Amino acid sequence: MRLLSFAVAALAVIALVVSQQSGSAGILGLGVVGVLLAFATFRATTIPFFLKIFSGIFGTEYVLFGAGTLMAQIGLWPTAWQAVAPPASLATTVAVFGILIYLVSFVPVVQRIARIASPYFESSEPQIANLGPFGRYRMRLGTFAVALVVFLIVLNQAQVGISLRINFFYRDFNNALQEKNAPVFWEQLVNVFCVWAAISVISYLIETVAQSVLLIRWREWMAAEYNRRWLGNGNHYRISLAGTADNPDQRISEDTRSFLNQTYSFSLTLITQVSTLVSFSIVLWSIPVAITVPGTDIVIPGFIFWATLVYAALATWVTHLIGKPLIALEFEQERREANFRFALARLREYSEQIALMRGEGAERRHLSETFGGIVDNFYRLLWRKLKLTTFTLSYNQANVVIPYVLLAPYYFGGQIAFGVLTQVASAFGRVETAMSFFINSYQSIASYLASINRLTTFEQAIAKADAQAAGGEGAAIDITEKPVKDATIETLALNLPNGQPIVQASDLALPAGRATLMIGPSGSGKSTLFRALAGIWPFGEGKVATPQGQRMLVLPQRPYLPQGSLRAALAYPSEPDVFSDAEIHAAMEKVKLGHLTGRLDEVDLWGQRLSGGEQQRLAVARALLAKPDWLFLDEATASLDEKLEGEIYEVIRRELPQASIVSIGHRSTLRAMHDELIAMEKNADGTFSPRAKSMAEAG
Ligand SMILES: Nc1ncnc2c1ncn2[C@@H]1O[C@H](COP(=O)(O)OP(=O)(O)OP(=O)(O)O)[C@@H](O)[C@H]1O
Repeated sequence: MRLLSFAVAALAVIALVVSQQSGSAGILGLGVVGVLLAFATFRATTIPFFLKIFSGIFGTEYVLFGAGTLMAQIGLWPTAWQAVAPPASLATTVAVFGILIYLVSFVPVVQRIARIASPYFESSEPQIANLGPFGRYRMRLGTFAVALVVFLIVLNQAQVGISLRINFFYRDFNNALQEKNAPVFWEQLVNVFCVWAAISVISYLIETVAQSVLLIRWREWMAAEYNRRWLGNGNHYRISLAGTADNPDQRISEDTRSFLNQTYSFSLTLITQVSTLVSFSIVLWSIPVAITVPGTDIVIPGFIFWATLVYAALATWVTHLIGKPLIALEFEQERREANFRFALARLREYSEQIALMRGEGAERRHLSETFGGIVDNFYRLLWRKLKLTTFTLSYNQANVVIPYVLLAPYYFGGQIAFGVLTQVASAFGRVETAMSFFINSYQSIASYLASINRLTTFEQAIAKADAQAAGGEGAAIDITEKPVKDATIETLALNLPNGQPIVQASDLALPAGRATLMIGPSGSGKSTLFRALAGIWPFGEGKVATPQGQRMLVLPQRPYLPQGSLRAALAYPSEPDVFSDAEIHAAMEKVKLGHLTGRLDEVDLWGQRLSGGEQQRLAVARALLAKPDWLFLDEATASLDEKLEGEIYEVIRRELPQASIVSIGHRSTLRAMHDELIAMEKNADGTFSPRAKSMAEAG
């Protein structure tokens, strides 16, 4: 960017010198705007990367177009190409864009957009870019993405040029009609219209492909990145405990999609619209009609341009006034939709429990209440949209006749030809479309802002969870690997998410190589203590020392079975193919699941097919395969009868003789299967403390 800013500055200085010699106001403007652009480009090193791309494009275009203009001015431009010499207004326009990009980088919402959008373009992952007939290239992902955006921006600008050319065709074509000039009519139709219309169609086709590729790749990257960060460090659990971001599924799927589509649409379409606005404004400005200030002789040039500007600015303001409440309403609507989807998904997951309890009535009521919320907000949205649409539709209708009304006196007075009248009507339409871009897209702006909000709060929630995991804010439970034999709780005070203390512990050793049973009243915090030892409970403080380099596995009461085959469920969280068939069969036989060995590769909803006891035995088979150094069982065999539970514990101790085992359980028969005992005892302040006991002491 620094280098580019020097090139811009150099060109601006040359333009200023040339303007002194030639006295051209256009070149002077080019120089002045260039100086400002050089400053903006120099400072642009500090703006987010996504905006830098635009800044870079406009800086480069200024240098290219500006150099062309100056060459034409000092007579260095080839005479054969005189017709296509870039006018000073072109470079000036792109310079204004470059300055605008720098200025909007200070707007908070633009900063938020750019912060979410930038990482994809900065990514340095290697990848293959398949350019079809042009070959396959290895390049950084970010480079490919930037190249695609640059290509699309330049293509969009070229399309504005094409439509400008077609606008001039209208003038000549209609004049030929009015003058009944058949040769010019046919010449214009065949040599001008057909050629430019074909170029226009092809450019739109190329744009569609390039744009779709950019968007799907960008979305793929963002979804993978959010998944990585959301799942990393157990953040998904921390976020759900802290309640800092509801419905993460909606944020990763829906919001990412709409954010990308709209960021693309707003940034590129905006540039196209502003380019259109500037180029066609020049057309409107050059129409030879002017008004005089009433009561004076002062002539205001560019009457039709000013009339269009005031008209559209007024309409934009009114739209903003009517449409503003839509932003909050759209946000609310998305939230309610996500809650409804979540309620349906939960119903599907707990279908058996609901059917057994005949809970369908309660579920129906809950669903209809949740949907009722959608409907309520929908009507509020509808009412607001109706008001907005009434205005935008009337406005769009009026646009068709406004240019004719404005120019009628000049046309009937013979000041302008019919061709000019139609050209103005078409240019007015283009300027209007560009100006009313904001008006017509107000509704999508509202939902866009809602998506930006949700993605920003999601990113903040992930960052907060990351900070907790990394020992930053709120991570007061320090679990460190040390050269110790036993896992030792030095001090530990656990709280509920609302801050209420539940467990106090100090100087408690979980002996290595032994089987320890933890008992205590329901709700005394045994599972919470396990969660804290596993490093996923963030509320509280303390110090825990764990033996170095040892692997820990926790088996909860309700095991999680992932979607897919039984083999995948057994290997989870490892890949399905890390264990041989023989190892898997042996583990299944040991936990008495031999009858399922023939169905290893069957894909099913295993979490709903297997009995509770079978699911618990499957989890034990998982532990036998994974061979952890520490095995924590949180009522992990509670669904088995006492005899089977005893047999399974025997298998665990026989197959994992080196493992240290810590179990939570209520049954007294479990004591015979353990060597040590820890009991949760109630303190005077209502909290519980784990204390080592002898089996006899515990009674
Ligand atoms: N995410 C949470 N939010 C709020 N309260 C929680 C949360 N998780 C646990 N609790 C509360 O913490 C207390 C301890 O729960 P925990 O599951 O640790 O008890 P437990 O001793 O394992 O009980 P049980 O023997 O019944 O399984 C309970 O009162 C429970 O309601």
